[in-house]
Parts: sequence; structure tokens; C-alpha cells
Amino acid sequence: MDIAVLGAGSWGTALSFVLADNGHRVHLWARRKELAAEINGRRTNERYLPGCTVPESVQAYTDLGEAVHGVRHVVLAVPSQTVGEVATQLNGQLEPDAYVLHAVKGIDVKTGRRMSEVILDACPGLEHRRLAVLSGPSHAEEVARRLPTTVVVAGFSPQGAEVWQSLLMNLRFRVYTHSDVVGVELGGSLKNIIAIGVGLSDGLGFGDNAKAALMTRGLHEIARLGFRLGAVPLTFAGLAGVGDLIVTCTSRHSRNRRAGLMLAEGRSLDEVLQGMGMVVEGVYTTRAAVELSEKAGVEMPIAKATFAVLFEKENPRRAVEELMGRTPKQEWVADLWQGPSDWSRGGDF
Ligand SMILES: NC(=O)C1=CN([C@@H]2O[C@H](COP(=O)(O)OP(=O)(O)OC[C@H]3O[C@@H](n4cnc5c(N)ncnc54)[C@H](O)[C@@H]3O)[C@@H](O)[C@H]2O)C=CC1
Ligand SMILES: O=C(CO)COP(=O)(O)O
Repeated sequence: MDIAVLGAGSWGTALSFVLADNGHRVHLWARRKELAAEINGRRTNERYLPGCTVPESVQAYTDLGEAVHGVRHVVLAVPSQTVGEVATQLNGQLEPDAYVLHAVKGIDVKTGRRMSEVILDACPGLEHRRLAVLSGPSHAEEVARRLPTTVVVAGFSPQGAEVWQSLLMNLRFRVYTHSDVVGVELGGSLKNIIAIGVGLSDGLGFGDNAKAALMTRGLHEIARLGFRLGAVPLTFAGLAGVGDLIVTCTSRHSRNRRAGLMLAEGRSLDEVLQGMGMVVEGVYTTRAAVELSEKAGVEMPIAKATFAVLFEKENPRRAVEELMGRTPKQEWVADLWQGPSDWSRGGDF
């Protein structure tokens, strides 16, 4: 089968390896001519996946229309803030019966929309049931080395998810389907904020107790905002929630965690972003999440502290003191002293 992958960065390239291993011909769209030439000529992508060989059945294109022409399965793997622009280019070029999978972990900063909302708005001809999202603990560097990885694909219809399960799944890449598009999109996006916080904490030498606290309380605030925005809370106990949170907060491959480490060394945000040379989604998502949480009336203390460090020159040590000095709380909404719990209370805890 011919499958188009839009985005020849780390993730688009690694996903094209999975598809190629499964016997598909991949049309990998790269924005830059030099990168397409490197992929087609030397069969490498040194900037994004150094040391890897691109399979022969992956062909790079620079013209998006050519990449998707006659193709019924399209994967979108570009940074979140460029999805609107790429989906707008895709609109009109997409085959009418095409299935689209996005593998993007972010929220549109200008509008607060999730990526499926951005894509559906830009491509009015694309039916909901033909769109799905892939997420879960999956660093490109490890997928490219064919190390065992599990992900979820959430669709608006069973077929919208199952079609991708059968195209992507192999003995190194296990795909579970899911029906909670909102939860899977939010889990994959919001964990990046916590990973920046963990990087800061590790960089300041705060230790393993602090890391566990950030991850656990971070998951708590992700689930509370997610629930308020329509997600199923248990989704956050799965691969797209705690699974991805664990890998992003602990892996040396995580760019979000590394960004936190670099900030803790006293580097400016601009320096960090330039030095990384790859997208650090959590920086944009922190801004989007703080705005969404304020609108929704959901308290997100870790996201707010991360926001203050990223954008308001807050000293990270002071941010931690503020988190530790918050008024005393109960851990969970379920207040067995008061009777049955009410998740929808949101509020402050
Ligand atoms: N790298 C990873 O391990 C994983 C990444 N993701 C997600 O995949 C998405 C893409 O990330 P990566 O591939 O890692 O980023 P990357 O920084 O490695 O590559 C981004 C690619 O997008 C291209 N690009 C930048 N601006 C563009 C524009 N305006 N139009 C078209 N292309 C543009 C760049 O040239 C580059 O090829 C992100 O949302 C990320 O969170 C998800 C799972 C794993
Ligand atoms: O989402 C990821 C792994 O699942 C990638 O995380 P980073 O963007 O922090 O590298």
C-alpha cells in the first residue's frame, strides 16, 4: 500500500520506518529540499535520526500534492503550531476517501484547539470517522532502532482507528485502539509540561522524591483539566496518560525534559529552543494549558509554576517553594468522609 507521511522530522521519519518494515511504500513529505535529497540520495536523516538508514521503500517528496496524490492513508507528523498551515495545504489535495492519522502532541496556542479540531476545521471535506490520533510512550530514537514500543490510536469510529492498527502494528510496534480522542490528544500534549518541570527539578538536584511528586500531582492536574474538557478520566491511566508521562519525564531522549535541565543551568528560553534544533512542544502547551485551565476554572499549580519559569522569569527554586507552600489540601476529590466523590467539582486542591 502507498502511505503518505507529512513531516520528515524525528517522528515522521521513525513512523515511516515502521510502515516500510510492514511492506508499505512511504511517501515522506519534507519541507526542505536538502533534507529530501539527503533521504533519497544517502538514505539518511542525520539531523533528526543520526546513524539510521532510511529503508529503500521510503521516498521523500517536497511537493505535498505529489506526496498525497492517489494515496488513501495520510499521516501528519509536524510540530503542533504548524498543523493548521499544513492541513490547509492538504485540504483540496486529499483523496475523498482518505484516512488521516495525526501523531502530533500539542494544543494550538492561538485558539486552544486540539489537533483533531485544527485538522477538521482546515479540511472541511474530511469526515470525523476518517480521522484518528496516535499517541503513547514512543521516542522516535527507539522506534527507529526497532526497540519494543506500544502506542494507542484513538478514532472517532472503530474503523478510523483499526485501519491504522493493521497498517502500523508489528512485533516491535504494538498498537492498541482507543475511542477517547479528546483524552488521548490531551494526555500526549499535557505531559510535556510536566516533563519540563521534571527537567528543572532534576537540574536543580531536587532528587527522586520531587520527581515522583511532580509526575503524580502532574497526572492529577492533567486528568482534572482533561475531564473538564470532555476526556474519560481512565484514559490518563493508560499509555497516552501515565505511560507517556513516565517516558517523557525519565528518558534521556525527551526534548521537553532536556529543555528543563537546560533552563535549570540558567540558560534563557531562546537559547534552549535554538540549542535543541527540534520542537519542544511543552513550551507552547504550557501557555495553552494555563489559558484553558483558567477558562475552565481548573487549578493547575504545576503548569502555572512552569509558565512562570518559562515566560515570567520566575526563579525555579522560588517556584518550587510556592508549590510546596500552597495551602493544605486533601490529595483527591474522592472525600470518603463526606460521601460519594464528584469529579466534576474541579476546583482547587
Ligand atoms: N520525536 C518523538 O520522539 C516524538 C514526537 N512526537 C510528536 O510529533 C510531532 C513532530 O515532532 P518531531 O518530528 O519530533 O519534531 P522535529 O523537530 O524532530 O521535526 C519537525 C519537522 O517538522 C518540520 N517543520 C517545521 N515547521 C514546519 C512547517 N511550517 N511546515 C511543515 N513542516 C515543518 C521540520 O522541518 C522538521 O522536519 C510533535 O508534536 C511531537 O510532540 C510524538 C511522539 C514521539
Ligand atoms: O512524546 C514523546 C515520547 O512519547 C517525545 O517527547 P519529547 O518531545 O519530550 O522528546
